[in-house]
Amino acid sequence: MLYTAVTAALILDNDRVLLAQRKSGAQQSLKWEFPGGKLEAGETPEECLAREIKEELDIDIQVKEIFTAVAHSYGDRNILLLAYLCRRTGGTPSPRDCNDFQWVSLNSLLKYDLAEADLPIAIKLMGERCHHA
Ligand SMILES: Nc1nc2c([nH]c(=O)n2[C@H]2C[C@H](O)[C@@H](COP(=O)(O)OP(=O)(O)OP(=O)(O)O)O2)c(=O)[nH]1
Ligand SMILES: [Mg+2]
Repeated sequence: MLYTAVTAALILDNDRVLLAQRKSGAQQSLKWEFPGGKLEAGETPEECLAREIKEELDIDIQVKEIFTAVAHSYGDRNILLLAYLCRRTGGTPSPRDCNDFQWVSLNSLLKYDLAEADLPIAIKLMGERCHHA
């Protein structure tokens, strides 16, 4: 089965990161994730992220570098999750196309019911933070 390319934004503000809660009824219903979405035809990951974050949370971001890539199988679906370090450049988040959002401190990340594919990303993010602290 092909792996679908999905982008995820790690929007950092000091020691906090912006998590979004997926809508009920959708895949991974009500799980928390790093917001983003599927790549569309002709779009770069950076363009995809800027579009998705505007659609889902109504904020503007600057996409910096790739942080990690995770290939994950949900059994019926395979995703290649591309996680980028990002910074909010404008706007105040509002849950436009997600159920909820929350700025979460890195040491509280694992208290959230994260989508399975996000666990390695969360763990790496927490590790890097310790390293630089
Ligand atoms: N954006 C995003 N998707 C994730 C994460 N973790 C994770 O398992 N996924 C899965 C959930 C979905 O099965 C898949 C695609 O994400 P999506 O539903 O956000 O795609 P999209 O925004 O383009 O929405 P749609 O047009 O398909 O409705 O990736 C994550 O951290 N961020
Ligand atoms: Mg999405």
